[in-house]
Amino acid sequence: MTTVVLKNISKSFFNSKLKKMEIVLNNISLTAQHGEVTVLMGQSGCGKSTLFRILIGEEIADSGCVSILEKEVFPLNKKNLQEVKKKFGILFQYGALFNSMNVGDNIAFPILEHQPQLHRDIIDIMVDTKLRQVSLEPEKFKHKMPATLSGGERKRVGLARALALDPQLIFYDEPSAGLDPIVSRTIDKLIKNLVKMLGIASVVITHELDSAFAIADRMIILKRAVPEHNDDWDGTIVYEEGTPDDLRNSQKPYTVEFLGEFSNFEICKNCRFVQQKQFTTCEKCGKPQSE
Ligand SMILES: Nc1ncnc2c1ncn2[C@@H]1O[C@H](COP(=O)(O)OP(=O)(O)OP(=O)(O)O)[C@@H](O)[C@H]1O
Repeated sequence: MTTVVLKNISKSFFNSKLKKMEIVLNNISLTAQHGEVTVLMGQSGCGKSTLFRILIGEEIADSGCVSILEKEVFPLNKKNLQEVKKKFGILFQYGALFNSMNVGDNIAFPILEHQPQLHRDIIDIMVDTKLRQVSLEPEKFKHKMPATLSGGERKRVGLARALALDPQLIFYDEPSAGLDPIVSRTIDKLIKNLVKMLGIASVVITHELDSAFAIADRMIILKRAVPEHNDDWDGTIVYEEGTPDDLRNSQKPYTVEFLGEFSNFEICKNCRFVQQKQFTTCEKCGKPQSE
């Protein structure tokens, strides 16, 4: 099932420095499938966040169509958007937790918003379940305040909140941002496990190549097109898409440039040590790569 369909999306903003409209997204079309992790990648400033905001219905495109979970939400259809919003979760870059509420109340918030009639005991059980899904012990974490959490714990709580309404789709904005490589690896594993366990679709925006290769079933490379002889920007296009292997083996010039050394190297599934492609045993941690 195709969970997200973007067709010919374009978006321009007024550039106050150049005093004119500037195309940011130029005719972007892409899809994301149920049960897969789709990763959108692109250099800084290419419009990833703009695209993310359009996907979650917080920014209005100038033209094109967006369908989510088989409902058209753009051109704006408020009824469909409201309905679809209950069926997708969002993990924002820094978790976007309410700092004045404890962890349990943060996770309970979307449940109460959509099902205010539910008894508090039921909500508590749901909160505990969501915390366990992100590998946090409810007894230890639900009374903590966000300010006392580590970066990785904040992300997990943000993810538990994104899971609160049993979504069919989760959007992730830079899930590894601000995390050290070890914590980032645990978040990557969690993203993969949730797709496997719950069969949901995930759309991830990132510029972290190692994370992208660790989690993606499909990758989409965005490219900012800049004409040679002036400062204008023609807007970002979808340059190439495919499986991680397709892109690793790609001969297209920008893909090779963007992925750089990753075209010839592979990451250990266990310790993320980067080494020559198709290695059988990791030269750092010694783990075989077959499973
Ligand atoms: N509301 C806005 N008004 C004017 N320009 C905007 C607006 N939002 C984004 N832009 C411009 O659009 C371009 C793309 O920005 P965006 O934040 O989407 O890129 P990005 O790929 O997410 O960047 P990064 O990886 O650095 O976060 C930038 O030049 C930015 O200045």
